[in-house]
Amino acid sequence: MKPVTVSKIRAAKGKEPLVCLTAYTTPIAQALDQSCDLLLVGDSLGMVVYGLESTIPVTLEMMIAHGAAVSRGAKHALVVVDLPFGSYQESPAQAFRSAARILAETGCDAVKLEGGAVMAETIEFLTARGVPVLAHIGLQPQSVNALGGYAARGKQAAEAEAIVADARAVADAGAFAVVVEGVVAPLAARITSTIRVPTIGIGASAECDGQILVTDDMMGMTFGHVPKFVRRYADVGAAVKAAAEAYAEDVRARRFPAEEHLYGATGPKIAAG
Ligand SMILES: Nc1nc(=O)c2c([nH]1)NC[C@@H]1CN(c3ccc(C(=O)N[C@@H](CCC(=O)O)C(=O)O)cc3)CN21
Ligand SMILES: CC(C)C(=O)C(=O)O
Ligand SMILES: [Mg+2]
Repeated sequence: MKPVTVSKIRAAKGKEPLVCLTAYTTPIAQALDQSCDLLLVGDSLGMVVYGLESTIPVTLEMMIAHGAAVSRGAKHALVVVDLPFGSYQESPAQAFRSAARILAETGCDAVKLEGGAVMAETIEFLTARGVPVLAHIGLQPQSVNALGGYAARGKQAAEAEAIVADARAVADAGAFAVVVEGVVAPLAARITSTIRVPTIGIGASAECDGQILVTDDMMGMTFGHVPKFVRRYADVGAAVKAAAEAYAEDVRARRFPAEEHLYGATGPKIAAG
């Protein structure tokens, strides 16, 4: 399969639904690559991989390390890396410096940033200078301190209007697609029919042009509260626990290692005792 490009994602609007998942490591990228159009190195890695309380403490260095790992594993899917909190909100120039480091040091295809109308100027600045941008509107996890939680957005009419205006602003600014998070179905439908670039939903109904989930959620590798919008396609967490238990029993019973795991005695003799 030919590699996915930003123009292919853009052109998918109104055709095939876009299949997107997060990836943080090379082996997971290799496993997901052929099934997906887009792999997102999400700043959710702070919570999913590092056990942080939110995505706020995630650094540019963390995103670059994981972005490079995913780029090495992806031969087909478009690789997009999240700009972390504090690396782009100050000014378009700051955003460009951070995005340029991400593109140069990871080999990824594009960056994602959170924000609607307030980020339009920044999105225009980046896209005009060769940085493809995936926008992210609706529920914005990097604003959890301002919002006080991860509740769905746009249930009130005024907030819904503001989110539609955000969608217009980021699309007009040149975003090649827009992640729409945590909005009610009628609003997702309205946004999707309003803008000419694809919407990629998470907790935003099947009205979007594509879907994304945190891979660890959908494969059952996150513990504790799992958001309502997640469907579990595997129970990897249970498989890992069972493997650890079986290994522990074998080691304690001296059943592992067995004969087939031993190196032959062809090397220099090591005296016993
Ligand atoms: N594992 C994981 N999955 C995600 O989808 C995800 C992350 N982490 N971290 C970054 C953001 C944060 N997101 C989140 C986090 C929590 C909820 C959540 O618990 N929602 C509740 C409703 C909350 C409320 O109404 O106040 C739910 O039960 O769905 C939703 C999205 C989405 N992203
Ligand atoms: C949930 C997706 C869209 C994201 O931004 C992330 O994984 O960080
Ligand atoms: Mg994110």
